[in-house]
Amino acid sequence: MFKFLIIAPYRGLKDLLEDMAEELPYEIHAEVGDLQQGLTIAKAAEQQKYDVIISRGGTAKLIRQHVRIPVIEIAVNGYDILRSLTFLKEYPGKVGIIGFPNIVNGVDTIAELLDMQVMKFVIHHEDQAASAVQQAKEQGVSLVIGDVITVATSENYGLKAILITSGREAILEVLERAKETVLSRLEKHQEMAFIKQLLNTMGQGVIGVHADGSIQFYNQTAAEIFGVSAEQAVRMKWGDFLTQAQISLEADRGEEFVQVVVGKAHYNKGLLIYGKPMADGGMNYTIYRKEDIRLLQQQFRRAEEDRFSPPASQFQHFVKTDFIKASYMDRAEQWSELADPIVIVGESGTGKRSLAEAMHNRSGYHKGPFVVLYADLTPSDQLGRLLFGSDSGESDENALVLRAEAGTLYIHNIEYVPLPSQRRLAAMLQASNRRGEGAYSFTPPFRLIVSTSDDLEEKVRANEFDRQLFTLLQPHMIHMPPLRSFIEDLDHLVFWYLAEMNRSLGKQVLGIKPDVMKLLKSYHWPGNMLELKRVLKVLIESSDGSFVTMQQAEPILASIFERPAPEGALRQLVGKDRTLEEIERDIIRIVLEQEGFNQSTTAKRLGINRTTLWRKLNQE
Ligand SMILES: Nc1ncnc2c1ncn2[C@@H]1O[C@H](COP(=O)(O)OP(=O)(O)OP(=O)(O)O)[C@@H](O)[C@H]1O
Repeated sequence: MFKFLIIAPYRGLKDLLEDMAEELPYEIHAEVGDLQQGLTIAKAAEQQKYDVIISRGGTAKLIRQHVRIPVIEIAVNGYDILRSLTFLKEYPGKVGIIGFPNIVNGVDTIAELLDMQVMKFVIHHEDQAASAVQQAKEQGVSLVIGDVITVATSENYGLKAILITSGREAILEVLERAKETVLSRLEKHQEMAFIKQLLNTMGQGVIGVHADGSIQFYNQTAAEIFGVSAEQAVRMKWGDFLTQAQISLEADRGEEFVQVVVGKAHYNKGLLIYGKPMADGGMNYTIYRKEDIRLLQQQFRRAEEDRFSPPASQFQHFVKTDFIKASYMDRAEQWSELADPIVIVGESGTGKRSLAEAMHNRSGYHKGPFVVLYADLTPSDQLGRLLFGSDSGESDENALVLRAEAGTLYIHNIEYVPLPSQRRLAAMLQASNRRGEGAYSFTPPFRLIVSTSDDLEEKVRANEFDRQLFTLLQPHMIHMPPLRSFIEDLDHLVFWYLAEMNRSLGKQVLGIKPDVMKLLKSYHWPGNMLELKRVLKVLIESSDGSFVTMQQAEPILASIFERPAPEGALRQLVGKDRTLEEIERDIIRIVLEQEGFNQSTTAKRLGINRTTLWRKLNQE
């Protein structure tokens, strides 16, 4: 049976409750106590396992602030006001009601029904009671009705006052609410007990720290690891717990971080604590043992990879002119869902990687990772190990063919992969081909998409590319044409890029003047779409008006199109407000464009290695 304590701010309420208690299915105990007095009673009752405390007005509010048991407030309702006003109907003087909005606002209707005049004085805080009483007095009110606090204040100021008492209806209503509160708390407790059970079955230690810094959850595994029982740990301050369990944490990485336990007692256990901030300001710590750590590291690395190279491209992001659709886009869309390997052939910057990403996102492998290997940027003696792992014969989780499992492995410029690795790749693909029955049961562990700017057939003939791998790739070959071969589509492409860049760069460029367009069309675009994108970006960024004019475009295009630069070009490049990084980026871009977007020769000319160049390009 539920056990309720009622702290009545006035005597009559206690009497009424005791009257009613016998018919009610609860264990009810009532005491009289207003404000501080009520609080003292409530505090003493904390030890007596009451489910709920019920009180009224300011006393209820005060108790709620200081006691852990839930406090339910008796609301003054329409019946209570009706009773009080009916009682005052024949009163000859001016009547005023003073109180919180919930009491005062319902008065109008009832007063109108009773054909009575009642002046209203709303207060929002108890401190306002005194000035409200004074105001009422000044306006000729000779009798006040209100709550305990207003009645007491009115009497202090020499005004007659009548308390709006709570009737049976208000009591029944508050008891109902108290019952619901207990039931919902019970439900929450059961839920919590279930979660605790669940946590106790976990192999990792789990410690939940509340926003106030005290431990709220603590599972069995944590107890085993640290030798501190749940009874001791729960409610302990996190800092105190760390001291007691001899843990010192380091490597705090801010928002989401890994912390390593280096405490003496645990030094050899190889423990690792992973902390994750919770939305409510608390922290959730997971404690991993040595054997779990490898798994965790793998997860972190995966997450990191995904963060750095999310396959963002989707088919709907591409501009599709009739030419683009017919020459490769339709086919690429169709082949997306196949498991077969794909080879994308095209010059630098035509969009090979973006297309591979879009195909991955449209494929059955889209939930898996999109692992990228830039074969041309990786030293060739390391490529085999990177792809298949160390030669020790043991399975190496760092091998890209394993990391790409259930996802896509994209190898950029496959012709840079040495022949033995090409053979191994071909053998792997063939093995998955044979695994099933019949020609249509090709189920490789990952989807392979490769790109090349070379003529692979030619390379096979010259014994520079593995024939087997070529045979596997050849049926699904996509040729991405160079931009100069469909230059008549430039207006269309520019239109879409302008729209996209206006949005991302916060510009309002409506178009490019015809003479500038003509110049753009006369260029041979060795860096293809990527180069077009970069050039447009520079033009749009430097534009202040609605159109890109020749006057503004000339110096920019001159440097790109290898025309003699006008005098101010260097000054513009160095610019007054430009940072060294920005200047460096532009120089790299210019040299890259001059070198036909060939990264090797660009790196050589700039005196940096290809990896550094690649990094700098990707910082853009
Ligand atoms: N039809 C198209 N519509 C819009 N953008 C396109 C289209 N084709 C290509 N692009 C864009 O051009 C850029 C090409 O870059 P991407 O890195 O994909 O080319 P790539 O061929 O892999 O280059 P590289 O071989 O030099 O690494 C991407 O930003 C891509 O979104």
